[in-house]
Amino acid sequence: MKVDGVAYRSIWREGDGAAVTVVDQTLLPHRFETLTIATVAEAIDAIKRMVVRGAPLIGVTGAYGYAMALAADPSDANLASAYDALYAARPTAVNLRWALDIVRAEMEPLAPEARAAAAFATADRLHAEDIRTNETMAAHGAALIREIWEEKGRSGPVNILTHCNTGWIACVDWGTALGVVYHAHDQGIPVHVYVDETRPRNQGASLTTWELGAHGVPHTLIADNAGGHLMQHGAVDICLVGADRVTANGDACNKIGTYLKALAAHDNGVPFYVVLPSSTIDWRIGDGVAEIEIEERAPDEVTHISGIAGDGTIVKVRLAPKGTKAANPAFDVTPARLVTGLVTERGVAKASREGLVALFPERG
Ligand SMILES: CSC[C@H]1O[C@H](OP(=O)(O)O)[C@H](O)[C@@H]1O
Repeated sequence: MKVDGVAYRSIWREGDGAAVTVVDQTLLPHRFETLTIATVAEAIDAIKRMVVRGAPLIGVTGAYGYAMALAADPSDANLASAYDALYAARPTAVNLRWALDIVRAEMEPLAPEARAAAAFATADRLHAEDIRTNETMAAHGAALIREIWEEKGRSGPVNILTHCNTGWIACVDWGTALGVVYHAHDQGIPVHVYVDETRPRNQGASLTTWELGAHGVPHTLIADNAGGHLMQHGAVDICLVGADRVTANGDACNKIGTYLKALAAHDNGVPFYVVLPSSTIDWRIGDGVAEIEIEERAPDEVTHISGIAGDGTIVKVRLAPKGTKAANPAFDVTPARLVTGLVTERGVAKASREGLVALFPERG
């Protein structure tokens, strides 16, 4: 996507170099800076600190980090230990395991001396696939937006509520739920987005508003707790969210607070769609609430908040009294019964095993 007229991806490799460059998302929206990742340790650190974040981007970053590890030591022992180290970076988004599994499977049969170049080639392929997948998914989702616009008699914008950040900086490009928004907007369908601030990391307030503003998409930032009220008063036509892991039964794990939005949507008859590439489907599990590990992040993400001071410096200030304990589960699980549909690169599926297998028969 474009930043001040310049086209960017969230991560890119300079030629056939052994390093990648990423947008440092911890500084947005106040500063747009990039960071070079040249080692597996730097890749792990970037994922842990959320320099890079978003399930698809975490997966691609993990793949490049794995290639860097094999460039340093292509042995079977390191093939195993680097996998474990990267896998442990963040536990919830299944795209990380998905990407690491692909790289490991393709590297295992190779002679160690062939693994580094091959692993970078695999990571490049996943990088390119993410862009194509998101573009295809966006078209499927935009058809839903068009249907609503037609149902409204093409009067006024389609009002979309979204949670967290699911745009081009959560992926390699385009995004998942925001990719749908961009596609509909670019087709000339009038859209307006209610952007959940998404406490405590504020991906909505800091990242989604920045993305939508850069692309010229009308939007309104709201407190997380305002979404239900807006739905009660008919201000929301559809909810579009992303996912970090969707189970084979259609349960959707996403940023903390998503479940509460789904409950409000269900109570008010607002369609609630999850937009996800198939790399985010965990076919091994069915019950998301029982089986998905929810990342517990640092308490100070809740007790403190970051922002830009009057002198332009980015500062972190305390919100709660010293000594206040805080819990910080980073994700929650929306049961399939609250999900209207799953938008994938192969089309829209009902949130059920049958619905997913209908689009992915190879998984039946
Ligand atoms: C397109 S997936 C984006 C997904 O990832 C976010 O989590 P995080 O910012 O912690 O990486 C959030 O759950 C989004 O829906």
